[in-house]
Amino acid sequence: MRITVQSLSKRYHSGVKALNDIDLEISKGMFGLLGPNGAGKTTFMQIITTILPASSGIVLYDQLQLGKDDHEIRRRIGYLPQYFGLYKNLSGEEFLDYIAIIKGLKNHEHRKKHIQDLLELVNLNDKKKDKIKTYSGGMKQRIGIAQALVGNPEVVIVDEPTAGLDPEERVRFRNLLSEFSDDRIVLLSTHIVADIEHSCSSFAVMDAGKVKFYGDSEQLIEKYRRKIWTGQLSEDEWNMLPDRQSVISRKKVKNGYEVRLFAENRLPQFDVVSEPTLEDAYMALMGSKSNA
Ligand SMILES: Nc1ncnc2c1ncn2[C@@H]1O[C@H](COP(=O)(O)OP(=O)(O)OP(=O)(O)O)[C@@H](O)[C@H]1O
Repeated sequence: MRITVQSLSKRYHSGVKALNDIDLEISKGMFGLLGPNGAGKTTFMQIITTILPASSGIVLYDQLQLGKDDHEIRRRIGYLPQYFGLYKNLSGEEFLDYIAIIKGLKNHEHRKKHIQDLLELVNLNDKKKDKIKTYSGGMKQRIGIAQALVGNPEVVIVDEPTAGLDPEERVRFRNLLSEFSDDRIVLLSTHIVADIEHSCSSFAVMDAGKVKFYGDSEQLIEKYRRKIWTGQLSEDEWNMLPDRQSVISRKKVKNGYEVRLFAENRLPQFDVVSEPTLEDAYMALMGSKSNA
């Protein structure tokens, strides 16, 4: 399975252009969509899951075309939306059974076995009889991903699933996602660089409705190698720094600040960072005015 997106644009009735000429190729494995709030990630996901109509452009799932083959496409997709209304008075098991019935899994025995497998996969077997309203945030996200996996879809689309999880839950949830990305597409949106760094083989960075970068971590880091600098500035020097946009981090130290920034050329008092992190490269990309 491969998802091909060509010149995809979306303008809302309000006039907001949420997507502006998006081109992407997404193939098997875990693919990340990274970008700040408002970048257009949710809009993109709602369009490719057939929920929202595009203004223009083409989306293909192999040969299936969005807008023409929506029924077939829906059968191949599992989706965990950003705001996920759970049936809080159902137990985890009852909820999955309900979703499976909606998805057309008619055979009772098969359905039971499938749900049992999913509960084990997301490690909720011992909580399956408990009501969802008693679940923690992490457990709710896990039952959310289990419902997206009902029917074993070829494509799983998850919108900001790690938002609101504590760091430990986030890592666990990420690992869970990558576990089942071996034989399908898992498309994950996030505004957290670490989510991408540790789990996605390739990703796109979106900003203001555009794709600013498309590739893998190494390629993004390479783009900014020898362009990330670190140095100490006094209070006055800090105040005179011309381009705050390019600052990645600033830490208060004894006589001023320790500053890490992006710049095309060496600045006095700064040393090059020999191994920039993905976070450095992402911040540089978002701070720089030029596109990829
Ligand atoms: N229904 C809508 N009507 C009008 N504008 C909208 C609508 N939904 C989203 N937008 C606007 O479209 C842009 C993209 O929003 P979108 O929710 O797709 O971004 P996002 O990257 O998913 O951000 P977030 O993580 O905050 O959801 C924003 O400017 C947003 O205000």
